[in-house]
Amino acid sequence: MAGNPVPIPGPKPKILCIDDLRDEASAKLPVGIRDFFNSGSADQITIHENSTAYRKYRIRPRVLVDVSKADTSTMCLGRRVAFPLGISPAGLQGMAHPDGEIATARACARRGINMGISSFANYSVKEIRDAGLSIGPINHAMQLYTMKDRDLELKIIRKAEAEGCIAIFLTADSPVLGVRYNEWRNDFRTPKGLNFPIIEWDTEDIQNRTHDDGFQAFNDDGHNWARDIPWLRSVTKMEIWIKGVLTAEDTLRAIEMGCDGILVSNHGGRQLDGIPATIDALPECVEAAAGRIRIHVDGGIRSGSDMFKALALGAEHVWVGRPALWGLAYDGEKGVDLMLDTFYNEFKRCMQLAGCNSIKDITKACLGVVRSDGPLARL
Ligand SMILES: Cc1cc2nc3c(=O)[nH]c(=O)nc-3n(C[C@H](O)[C@H](O)[C@H](O)COP(=O)(O)O)c2cc1C
Ligand SMILES: O=C(O)C(=O)c1ccccc1
Repeated sequence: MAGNPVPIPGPKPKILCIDDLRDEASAKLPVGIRDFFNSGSADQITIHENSTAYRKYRIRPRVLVDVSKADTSTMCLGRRVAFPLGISPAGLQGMAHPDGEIATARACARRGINMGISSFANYSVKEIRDAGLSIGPINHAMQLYTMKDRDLELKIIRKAEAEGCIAIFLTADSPVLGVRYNEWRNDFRTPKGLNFPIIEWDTEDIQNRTHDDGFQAFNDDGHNWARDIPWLRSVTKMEIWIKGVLTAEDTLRAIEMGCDGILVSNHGGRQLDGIPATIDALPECVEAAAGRIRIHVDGGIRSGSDMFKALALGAEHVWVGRPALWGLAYDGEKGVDLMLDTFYNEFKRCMQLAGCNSIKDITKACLGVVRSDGPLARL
């Protein structure tokens, strides 16, 4: 169990943190699905660093600050959210729990935050939107791949607009899938009975395909900035965010192309292995942007203090992928509630203990970095 220096024998403790949730959820899942959700690509370097890279930072707390009215709220996708966390678009949530994205949407709305919808969701955009809105206000980003079939891509955009999605998250890091030993070892195939209404494939179309084959059948590895971004801009008024930016160069490109935001992401370490942890790539993107484009980050965020560190390094807002899948696998909608409450409580406590009363108080001055041979270095 995370947080315990030595294993404690006896009955299982309650789920106290996201690592506990991961362990309990993983124990419930068949091996092929568990590995599909939890693994990264190739040597697992990037997925490992995504979460461990946070450990080199230390928080510089200011004490004796009145934090009795600390406010965790901020803006995301055009509305005020309860705190700066959203659920990244991850496909196949029906494999974690039959309620899939419906349960995720309801839990997000209950907690007052937003959500990304994968093109590979197991429910339609309308079903996901309606489920969330039946609980409370929620805004969605529609995740898009660059598709071989432009008519289908446009159809997805129109569905997203019709349902009131605010933004497109264009996934830019996946011309092809990463080297995924787990999928090949387990011969991972989509389980029977799951539909893909957004890309209009049903189980018959997909069930005998490996993930790699299915992906290649519709995704266009000829995607590029010059072709795809002006086209997107010409067909929709939704915000355009580039998901998967990791460098200053591509941050500048996104600004040049008139994009609304970037999501600093390495796809949860599932694409190219050996690329940096997102928290290590974030500072060069923030510096290059110089305030000219909105910057969010995902990948390896597993606690409220990870969220705090990402904000201190210049992200406006963060997103998490796997924790929602673990919540779903553990206990459906209630599991996602538990996951979101854990992040919220940890984040609020972290702000208060660091002496921050609002999101704008979380700055570079709140962090230091541990070096092997000296005192804490200021950033
Ligand atoms: C099982 C799984 C499915 C995913 N599916 C998609 C997807 O359909 N589209 C996409 O852009 N990203 C997808 N992602 C990546 C997430 O959007 C996100 O970038 C990543 O999970 C963040 O890292 P984290 O899981 O460490 O929080 C997926 C991730 C996982 C684990
Ligand atoms: O596996 C993934 O990382 C991914 O992006 C994806 C794509 C299509 C369906 C499910 C997941």
